[in-house]
Amino acid sequence: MVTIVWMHETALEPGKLYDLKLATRDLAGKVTAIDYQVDVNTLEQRHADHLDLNAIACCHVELTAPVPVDDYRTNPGTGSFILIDRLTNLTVGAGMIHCPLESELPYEYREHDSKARVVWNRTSVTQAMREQINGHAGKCVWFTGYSGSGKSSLANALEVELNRRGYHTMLLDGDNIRHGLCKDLGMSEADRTENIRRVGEVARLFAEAGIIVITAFISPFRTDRDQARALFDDGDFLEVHVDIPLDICEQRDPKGLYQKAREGQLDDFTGINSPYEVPKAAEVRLKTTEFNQQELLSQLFKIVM
Ligand SMILES: Nc1ncnc2c1ncn2[C@@H]1O[C@H](COP(=O)(O)OS(=O)(=O)O)[C@@H](OP(=O)(O)O)[C@H]1O
Ligand SMILES: Nc1ncnc2c1ncn2[C@@H]1O[C@H](COP(=O)(O)OP(=O)(O)O)[C@@H](O)[C@H]1O
Repeated sequence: MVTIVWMHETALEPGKLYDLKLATRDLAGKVTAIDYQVDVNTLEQRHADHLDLNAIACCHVELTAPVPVDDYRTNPGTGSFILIDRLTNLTVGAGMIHCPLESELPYEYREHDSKARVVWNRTSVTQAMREQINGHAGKCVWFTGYSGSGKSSLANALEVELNRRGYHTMLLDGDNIRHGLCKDLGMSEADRTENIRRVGEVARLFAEAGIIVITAFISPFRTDRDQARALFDDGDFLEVHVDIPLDICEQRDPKGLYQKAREGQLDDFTGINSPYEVPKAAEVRLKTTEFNQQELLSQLFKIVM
């Protein structure tokens, strides 16, 4: 895209060949299209099929040979040219070249390990703008613990409390997410890792929407939890370890799964025949056998809000 100032009484005609002088290079080229002419008094843009004396217009130019050019704003020497009439040898116009600067592109290149060739599309509405409308920051409260430890109950109670106080929330619960987004995954180590990777990504999207997202997954592996954490800014990921001895979970056994695992009918059951790696630096450690739910909630609130 170039801006052309026409400096001759004989109008510029799209398609007509002109000589072009660009820095030290002599070339030939033509205007292939006039996007719009600018009214110098009102700055209004209007259609034009030719350019009269003193007209200024945004045009597309095609050269007969390839030549490196720059944006006029960054390098005027190689970002501008003059147009010369081939018969009279008179200078008839001047042009300035516009290459979109990197910061003006609608996308940027980011490092990624996607299997597809992708760019990062910039969005005009930012997380900060969404948070401003919501009236609070987006973040993730990540519950982890054995099956039966009380993750779902506490996550639900926390969401009720936040919701009552007018916060925008979303609860992602292990059992539920495995009905849809992760229905293709089982309980092998690799599948659990993929489960937590997907949940971490979804949680981040909710946080970007300015929502307080609460997740309740066993998430037994430390590296998986750390990878989810790494998706968030410092302070926006709060790991909550629902800390309770395995034998109490087994006594509770609300779904009868521990019994099935003990009887050898369930493979890879956390705590029985699949490991649980205790968090080393969780933001919150809830000793659920020592406090009632109200006390646990107020401990949570102190850290989360
Ligand atoms: N083998 C095995 N081990 C553990 N849990 C099992 C298993 N099979 C099914 N379930 C049920 O699945 C729920 C755990 O799913 P999660 O997505 O939270 O697991 S993980 O984070 O991917 O490890 C878990 O829910 P919670 O009891 O709420 O934790 C169980 O209901
Ligand atoms: N603090 C608690 N004290 C006693 N029982 C609890 C407590 N929290 C949860 N429970 C009970 O333990 C069982 C498992 O709770 P749940 O929230 O489903 O755990 P998880 O999501 O970790 O599997 C349920 O029967 C629930 O009623």
